[in-house]
Amino acid sequence: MTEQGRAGLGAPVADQRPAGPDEAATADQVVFAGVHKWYGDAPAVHDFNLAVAKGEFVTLLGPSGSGKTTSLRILAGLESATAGEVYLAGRAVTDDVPERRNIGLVFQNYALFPHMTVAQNIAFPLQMRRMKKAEAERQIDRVLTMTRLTSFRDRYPRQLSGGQQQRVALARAFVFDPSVLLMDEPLGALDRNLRDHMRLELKSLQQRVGATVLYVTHDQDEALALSDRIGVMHEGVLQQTAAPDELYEEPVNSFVANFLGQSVCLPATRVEKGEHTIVEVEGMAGRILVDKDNDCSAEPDGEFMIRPERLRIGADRPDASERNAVRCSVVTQVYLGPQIEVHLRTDEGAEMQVMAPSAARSEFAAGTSHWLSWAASDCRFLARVT
Ligand SMILES: Nc1ncnc2c1ncn2[C@@H]1O[C@H](COP(=O)(O)OP(=O)(O)OP(=O)(O)O)[C@@H](O)[C@H]1O
Repeated sequence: MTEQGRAGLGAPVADQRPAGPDEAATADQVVFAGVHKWYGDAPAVHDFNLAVAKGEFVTLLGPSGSGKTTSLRILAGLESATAGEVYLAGRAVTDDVPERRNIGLVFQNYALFPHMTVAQNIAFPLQMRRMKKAEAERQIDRVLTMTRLTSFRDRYPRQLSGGQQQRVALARAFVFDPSVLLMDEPLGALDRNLRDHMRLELKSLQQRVGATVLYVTHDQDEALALSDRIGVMHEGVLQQTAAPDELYEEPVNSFVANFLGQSVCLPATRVEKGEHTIVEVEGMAGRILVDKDNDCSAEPDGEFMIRPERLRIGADRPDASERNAVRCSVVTQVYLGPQIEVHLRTDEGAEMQVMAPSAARSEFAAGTSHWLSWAASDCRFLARVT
């Protein structure tokens, strides 16, 4: 292991699971330990630490260029790490050629061989592994049944729909019983309806066979629907890895809060830290009480954050002392069927949106004044990462 790799083991940035191979070797199917990747003098992945347990579905979620694909390619052996180690089932594979890693790959463009039938496409990885013909036939039948493709076995890819082609790609990845499946935007080329449908199929398939999956997407709905845990990436750095609900409820910084779900994030300054943290928020009068202070730095500057569904609007100022309240007026409202989205501006100029039932839409005409309130326990003070 390189020195930088060793250094990374002691300091997993955001993954709460053990990242070192010694503790993780038996329990974890995949371990990234202090992985760095530089292209020339440009960093693509920085000190990446992640452990994926056997049978777990973990998604790397992040905007374009955040280092998701590079991390996957390093694990597959298609790219070499500048520093750090990767382990599969407790074995260091950093220097192994891709064929020795026993990894199944599924990409957005399926990469099926056009001149081969469905069955021949699926047989390909077994031929590469020189599997005996009778055993190969058994395995092909198994995955054809699993992906509901038995009646399509003699068709060519051009005779299949996009969803069917993607199922062939899945069958081909599952057929040699890989220790881990890596999927890079595998549903990206499908239209919305088919994508939603394939999502369910993929999840149920993964659960049935207990496959370990590392998945890449920039689609947060897809990540939420599929994953046991999600790792949010930004500029090559894994910001936080957690279960979907924890990531939504307990984001560690403003980037995670903004990337997953809607949030109101406003620049804020901490003026007191005690039982409650007290902050001054840009565009809000007075001092705001915050129960959850995630910014560990000594710096007073950070971000005030609250999810819009935790905000209440009403005609009167609430008198409970633990509730924050600011005066605001309606800028406009957007009708969305069962709900309306009310766009508000505080008297001091901060803009935000809240949802309200459509039945109440006459109360929120443009220009009308209201009190916006929320509990101290529902808002956070976060480190600013933009
Ligand atoms: N072969 C390469 N040579 C030089 N730079 C590269 C190479 N591959 C990737 N990069 C750079 O590394 C960074 C991370 O790229 P990567 O493809 O891992 O991001 P990503 O999060 O998967 O993005 P996307 O969602 O667009 O696929 C980007 O800045 C990209 O331009």
